[in-house]
Amino acid sequence: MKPSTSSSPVSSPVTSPVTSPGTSSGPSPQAARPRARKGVATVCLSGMLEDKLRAAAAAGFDGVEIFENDLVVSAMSPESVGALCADLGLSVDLYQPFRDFEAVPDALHAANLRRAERKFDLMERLGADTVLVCSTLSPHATDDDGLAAGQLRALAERAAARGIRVAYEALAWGRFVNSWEHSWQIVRRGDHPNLGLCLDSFHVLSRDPAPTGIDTVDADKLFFLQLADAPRLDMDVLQWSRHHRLFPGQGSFDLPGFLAQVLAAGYEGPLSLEVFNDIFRQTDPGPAAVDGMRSLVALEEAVAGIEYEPSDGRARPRIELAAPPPAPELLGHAFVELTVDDESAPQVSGALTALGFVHTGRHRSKPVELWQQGGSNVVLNRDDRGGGSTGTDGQGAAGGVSAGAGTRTGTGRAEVVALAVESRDPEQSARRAEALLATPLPRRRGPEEAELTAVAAPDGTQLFFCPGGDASGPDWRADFVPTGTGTGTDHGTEGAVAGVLGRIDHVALAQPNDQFAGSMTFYQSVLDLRERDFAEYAAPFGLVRSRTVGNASGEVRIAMHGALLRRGGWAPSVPDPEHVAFATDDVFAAARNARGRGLEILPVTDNYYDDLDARYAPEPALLRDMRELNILYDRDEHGAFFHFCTGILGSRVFFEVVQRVGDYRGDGAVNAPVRMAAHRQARNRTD
Ligand SMILES: O=C(O)c1ccc(O)c(O)c1
Ligand SMILES: [Mg+2]
Repeated sequence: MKPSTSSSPVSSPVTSPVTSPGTSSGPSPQAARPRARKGVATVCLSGMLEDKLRAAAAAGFDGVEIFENDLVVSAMSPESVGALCADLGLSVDLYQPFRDFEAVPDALHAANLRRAERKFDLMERLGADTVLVCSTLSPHATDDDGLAAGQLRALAERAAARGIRVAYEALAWGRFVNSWEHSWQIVRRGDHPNLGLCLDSFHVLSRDPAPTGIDTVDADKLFFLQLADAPRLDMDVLQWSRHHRLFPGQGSFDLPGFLAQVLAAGYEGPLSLEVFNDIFRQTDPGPAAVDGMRSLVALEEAVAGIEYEPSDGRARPRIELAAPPPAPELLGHAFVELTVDDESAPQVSGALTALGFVHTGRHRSKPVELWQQGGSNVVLNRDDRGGGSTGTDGQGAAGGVSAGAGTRTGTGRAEVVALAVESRDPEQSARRAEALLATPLPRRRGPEEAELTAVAAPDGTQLFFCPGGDASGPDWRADFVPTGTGTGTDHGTEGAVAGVLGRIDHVALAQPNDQFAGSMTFYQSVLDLRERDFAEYAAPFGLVRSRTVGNASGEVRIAMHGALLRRGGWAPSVPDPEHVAFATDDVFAAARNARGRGLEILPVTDNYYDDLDARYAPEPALLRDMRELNILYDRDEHGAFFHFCTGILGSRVFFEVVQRVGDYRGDGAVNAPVRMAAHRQARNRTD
């Protein structure tokens, strides 16, 4: 696993410039609006209360929801929690939850009011002015809206005396009240200025993926907004909510549509993340809070992109949403950089040579080589610190990968340390990345070295932005002195080396399970990529999940994969391999050429080809060629996919050659178990 990089604190997330009202009279649609405040519930994060608060502040949140249990278990007094929040620049936006209050017999109601008064005392000490009351699950409650409304009104009356507001939230599994519409009816019926609604996207969207009418709620009754995404799962809704919530953009809920409605109603309060997730609860709260903040900025950007016509009945949001610089178009992968050592370098360069690559350039000042073929550029970096080829200090490459028992083939270090994409505007790509909380990488520029803009991804991978198309900017290839072996031109190593392989098709990065969602959010939001493929498959040593994200043209694709659980002790402790896939128009010629140059293509079992025959009945000659050359196959409704792999090179990389036929969307994930078993088998042979 690569070391994760800490992200820089962000004190003021980017918002679009507030333009002056201009010369026209009357209110301008561009009139200054307050910026949307961002919040996070302490329940989203791991650690003691103070760890959570510090992480929230460092990630740039404006406020927090204090979850009752986080306070109950804390040794800090409510006053000192409030003081710490103030020191950290956080407002205490909500105290939550207050449970099982409404629609109970009188005696219990009196006890509930007493319980509430003690919580109001606590909130005064804490400095919190809004309490969340979630719809009751009490066995003593009755199905009586009038009683519920009356008791909530009595609560609001007591709260008002303390300057406190009561935000009523319908839990999706509430005993009698489980829809936002029902909670809104009760709030209206309760009719008290200190009684309003808390809307939680999970409770609303888990029941109805496309709710309507939220924009008709009175703005002054929308007391609080909690945001969470989730995958669509067919399961008990309480379990779904308590274990599987995700940050916005990481699941399948339409959060932009939901938030747009809430804002159209005139909501001006905080946008607050409330995500119960088993993994986030257990990971370092610092990076987790940054992931949450990044997802919120991306959500605000998505909502800001929704057009509001004066005639469509929807009001523009009253608050100013984050507006990172738009993502410039990406034209493809510029290069991939692998770190190698003395042991792995000959394996990696041997495989590249067999695949038809040519070592065309040597870095001016570092032990770094450029290998090229037909638009694919691979940089091999032997710098111990790694990441040194392109002007950074190489934090991403620090720390070795330990290859465990059973990896007789290639124990030398080899892994992907950097990805470079071609952007129509590299400077803007970098500004966008920073607005989305990417850590800028310091540049270590030597004489005559291109100063590329780069940021660190949460998984430690360095992400470079290179000029593409007619964008001006430094040419990273100028850092390399031609070796004379390529068809280099005056511009050093710019000329393509002709061969059967074309451009880089995709790069696959291994992700530990606890980093998976965060990495997805990072690559998707920073590079403006969309999900192109999702798969879960049973590999020999456990379940593997893979997701591919790409741009609209398909020229940039990043595949992420990882085991769902830490490997069992008995399984080989090999790090998940990463790979670089090169595109070709003739996979059979590519395989024959590579074999002719001595490459041992990863052997595929006979059973696989028998199964292919059964499933697809390919032409016998085609099947024979695939079998002979160890070429794997997949297809979807848009096209077909042929591919083959090398063995594992060094500790954890391999190369793949792929041919897309038609508009095939995936990247052969269905064959991953076959490939993983084959890699394992190949290792056994050399044990
Ligand atoms: O799962 C719960 O109990 C719970 C508590 C408070 C909330 O705001 C919520 O959405 C769920
Ligand atoms: Mg909630």
